[in-house]
Amino acid sequence: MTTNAPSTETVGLYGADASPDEQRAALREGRAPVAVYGMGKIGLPLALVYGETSGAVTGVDVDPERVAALADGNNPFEHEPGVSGLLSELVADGRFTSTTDGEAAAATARVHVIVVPTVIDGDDDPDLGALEAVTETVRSGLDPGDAVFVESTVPPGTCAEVIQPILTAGDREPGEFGLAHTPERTASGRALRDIRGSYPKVVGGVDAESGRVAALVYDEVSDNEVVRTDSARTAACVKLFEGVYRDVNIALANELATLTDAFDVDVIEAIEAANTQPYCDILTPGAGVGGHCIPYYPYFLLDGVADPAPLIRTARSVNELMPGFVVETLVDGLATDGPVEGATVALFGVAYRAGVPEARASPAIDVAHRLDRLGATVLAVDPILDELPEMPAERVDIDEITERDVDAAALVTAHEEFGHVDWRAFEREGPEGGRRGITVVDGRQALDLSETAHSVYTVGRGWR
Ligand SMILES: NC(=O)c1ccc[n+]([C@@H]2O[C@H](COP(=O)([O-])OP(=O)(O)OC[C@H]3O[C@@H](n4cnc5c(N)ncnc54)[C@H](O)[C@@H]3O)[C@@H](O)[C@H]2O)c1
Ligand SMILES: CC(=O)N[C@@H]1[C@@H](OP(=O)(O)OP(=O)(O)OC[C@H]2O[C@@H](n3ccc(=O)[nH]c3=O)[C@H](O)[C@@H]2O)O[C@H](CO)[C@@H](O)[C@@H]1O
Repeated sequence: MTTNAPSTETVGLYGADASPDEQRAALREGRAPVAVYGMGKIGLPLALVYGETSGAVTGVDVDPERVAALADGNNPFEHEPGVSGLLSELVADGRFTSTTDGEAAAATARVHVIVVPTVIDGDDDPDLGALEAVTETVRSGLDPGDAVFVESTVPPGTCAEVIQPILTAGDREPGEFGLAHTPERTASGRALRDIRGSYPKVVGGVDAESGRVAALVYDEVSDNEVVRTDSARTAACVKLFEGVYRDVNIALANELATLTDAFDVDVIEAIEAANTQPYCDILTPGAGVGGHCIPYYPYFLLDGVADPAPLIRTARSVNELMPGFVVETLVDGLATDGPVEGATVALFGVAYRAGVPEARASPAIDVAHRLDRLGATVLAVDPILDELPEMPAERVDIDEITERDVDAAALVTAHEEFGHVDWRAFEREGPEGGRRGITVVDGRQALDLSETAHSVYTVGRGWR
């Protein structure tokens, strides 16, 4: 394994004698080379934005196929506007390279940006395995003056209590290098725009100098202001508070939606009207909350917290109940036609959010398992996922689903392609030659089936 010592002309920013302007110049001129670890949905766009600024970025990933694709200038995330063009440009200019040799990248980089997956395990505990592994890689090439930025979403205290001990298990001591939490406020589908500066960038160091270096770097990299917190722990709480706020808010919307029949109103209409005054911002009810952000953040925030935190935990439970609400509603609707056992149900949308090819923690997975346990056959339709996650369903192409004999349907994720499905094709011959519809549960207020014979339940609006 080649480990090249940093070339003499590279500059460490942490504890540097150079003036801030000279440090900014060093970053811009590529004399503070950057390595970004984790070429995923966030890491790749982030590396490209660093490349726009510093002109010397190495993208590191453990997946050789990902690295090879990037080396050829092939963008794995077609759904991300602007990434393909910027990747091609930076690869052609030699300003972005990619490698699986993280140790070699760490040896030459002076700024190390970590953005690998942080998820929860089967016990809802944070799984920081990838983060710890990549930190070992960074340590192998960590030099005095280097800066390490943790972009991955992490539980509070992770930088000081998990990352720093790994980084100082070798030749380095605390105070020789910078370590800061610089959480990413980016949504898939608009990553470049968000990273460049849709929102203020929050940074917090394990010490003041780390915070200073992180603020200087991100002031150069992003167009928006930098919000510097007093510690890495505070920066982690900022990120997690944002996510938990969203989870609790969605849970309120979902609970209101489950009371649609009790209130006997169109809850969506009422929410939209309530939101017309500035002190109300109720989000949108749906079939559930997926992805590896919002469903995970409550568990990150409460990791190691013995206090009951009933609101945060209850909100999580409410959101986790929504797939069951969708299935119960579908079963009620089917009852007039026959038992759900033996029925064939079309499940539209497996990705966790419309237009994003990611299925982690998608509500659709829970919907499929519940239907399968009730004896139904599930046909899953998703036009943007390369492959389905592990779930009890037969995948059917969007162009073929209307040829199948379907007893009911549930829309869980509102991909725009579903608006072009010929929903009338699911109708059947009724008595006296009329048309008989099927039960449809619309979990995202995405469908207008008023011109069909279907019996439709829209989450938040009720039966139509
Ligand atoms: N996706 C989002 O909308 C979003 C938004 C904000 C923050 N985040 C956070 O960003 C982090 C990454 O999320 P993502 O969506 O980019 O993940 P992703 O799954 O799309 O990509 C992660 C990449 O890291 C690579 N990887 C795993 N272990 C590695 C290692 N040891 N060394 C180098 N590379 C390694 C994987 O091969 C993969 O290519 C997570 O902590 C997530 O919480 C994600
Ligand atoms: C930087 C970062 O971490 N960014 C995150 C990213 O989050 P994300 O990519 O996970 O997307 P979300 O929009 O949060 O969706 C999550 C799930 O919640 C469902 N949902 C959503 C809204 C609603 O009103 N009702 C719902 O039911 C939806 O279907 C999906 O399953 O972007 C959000 C801003 O877009 C940020 O706030 C959020 O921090």
